[in-house]
Amino acid sequence: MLFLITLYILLYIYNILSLLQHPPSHNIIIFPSNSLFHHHTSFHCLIFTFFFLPIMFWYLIAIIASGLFLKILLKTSVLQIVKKWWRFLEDGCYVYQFYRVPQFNHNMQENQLYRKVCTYLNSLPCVEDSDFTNLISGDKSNEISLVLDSNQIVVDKFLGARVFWINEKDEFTGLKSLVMKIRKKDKRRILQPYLQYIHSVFDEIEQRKKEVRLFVNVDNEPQRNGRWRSVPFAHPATFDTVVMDTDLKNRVKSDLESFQKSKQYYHRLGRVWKRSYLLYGPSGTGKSTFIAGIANLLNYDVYDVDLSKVTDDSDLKMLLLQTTNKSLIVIEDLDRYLGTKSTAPSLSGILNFMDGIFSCCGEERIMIYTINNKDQIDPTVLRPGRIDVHIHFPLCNFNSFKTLANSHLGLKDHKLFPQVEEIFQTGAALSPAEIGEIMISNRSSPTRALKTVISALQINTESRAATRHARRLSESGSVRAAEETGESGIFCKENLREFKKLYGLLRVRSCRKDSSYEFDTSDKDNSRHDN
Ligand SMILES: Nc1ncnc2c1ncn2[C@@H]1O[C@H](COP(=O)(O)OP(=O)(O)OP(=O)(O)O)[C@@H](O)[C@H]1O
Ligand SMILES: [Mg+2]
Repeated sequence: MLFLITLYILLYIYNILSLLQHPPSHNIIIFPSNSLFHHHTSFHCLIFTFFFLPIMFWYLIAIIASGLFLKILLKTSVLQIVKKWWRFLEDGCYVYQFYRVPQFNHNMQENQLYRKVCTYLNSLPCVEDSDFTNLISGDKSNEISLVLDSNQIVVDKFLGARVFWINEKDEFTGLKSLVMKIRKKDKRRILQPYLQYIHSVFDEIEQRKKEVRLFVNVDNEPQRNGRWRSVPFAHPATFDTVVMDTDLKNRVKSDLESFQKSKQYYHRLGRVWKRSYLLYGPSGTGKSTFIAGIANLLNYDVYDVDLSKVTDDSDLKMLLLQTTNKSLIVIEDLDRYLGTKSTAPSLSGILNFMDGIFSCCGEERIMIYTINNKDQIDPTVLRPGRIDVHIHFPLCNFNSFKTLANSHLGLKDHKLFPQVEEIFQTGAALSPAEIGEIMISNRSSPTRALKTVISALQINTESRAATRHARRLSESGSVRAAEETGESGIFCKENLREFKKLYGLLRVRSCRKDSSYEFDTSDKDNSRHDN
């Protein structure tokens, strides 16, 4: 309609202009597509004045009025009132079923379902839409939670059905209850899954709120109550801060997340709901840091089993039985215990522990073992089922170096990067811990940090060459000759000394008795040079 009116006006203006430019020798008006329209000017004027002008006028009035009306609807409570009327009308058309969830049962014990539903409802975004909501400070300092007030209604949606919750409070007794109202026709379809859904959301919320704790096993003393001692777990590592192959990291993350959701699956298979990870790689490659990242990702408590404090197999069994659900059970440096014959828990005790047969009463546990070298481990320990996922933590390559440079020094690129890449290609390898330490100590000067990394990598290459050389000598039986000349030994010691100098940084002065620390002078020289 608007388009037609606009078109008509444009044509009319065009006509007037044409008339002004070419005074009519005849009274035919040429329209843009002149073969279509041939009309008299006066006729057009009449139609325009008495037909289209009034229509346009009322049309404009209608637009303005509806705009104003919409504004009033949105800015005032009229829309809410209209919604309420509409709901009232709808309510009249359906038959509803009501369910009451009282805060206390008949023996005045707290009804756990009430607590769960309350937590669930308060987590819904639509709580904000209720007429009255309480603002309560949360557990964390800057957290504010919305809590539904008495006699408020919340409308939830589940599997296409609408579920109404009314927060009722008895005026005389002061007892609270939540009343669920659903259409009778939806009742059979949604009630059971909806209640289960509330349970799972509640569990998730509780898990997120929970303070993660680190448990360590203490010596087995009879007077002590329980074997675990705990402290709040405050490790800052997250999945994002651990430097490792992005694809691998994402795969581990999705593996962990799918494990969390697999309760039914494990039960169906008749398996203990646990998953075992083996983290293996040289020292300082981030295995322990990764465990902290997992704990922070899942909000699971960490049980760090110190096998040296375990007296025998039954003690190990007791320790496992005293762990809780939703926890990480960690044995660091497992290879160290398996390597020594004299460990208190026997190999079969450790294998049973790994199989999780003691944890028959617990669920949702993640077992993590760390070792430095997989080759020296008995293959039965690593068989599938005992260890589900093997994750390798390698020494730094150029890619992980770049990630470290970005996170530690804020460097995306640098003129020294090609040189670093070249050294990595020669086979030089340092652990992320070593490179990270150099970067942290030299963070005030990224160039100095990179130069130090390059020197450290060069020294590492030379040491490797020296070690290879020494090995060759020993294999050829001439090791004694080498020892006499001190060839390999001196070389390694020298390198080691230089390497230590590069770190830097903090060196114990042997001449001081109080073991105080001071900055290495070479570092000061460096910094002067760099600035
Ligand atoms: N991949 C990495 N990503 C981020 N930081 C790392 C990484 N590897 C090592 N680090 C840093 O190096 C230090 C030592 O790392 P971590 O203790 O996790 O190594 P590890 O593999 O457990 O060594 P070990 O085998 O000796 O126990 C930590 O401070 C950590 O921040
Ligand atoms: Mg470690």
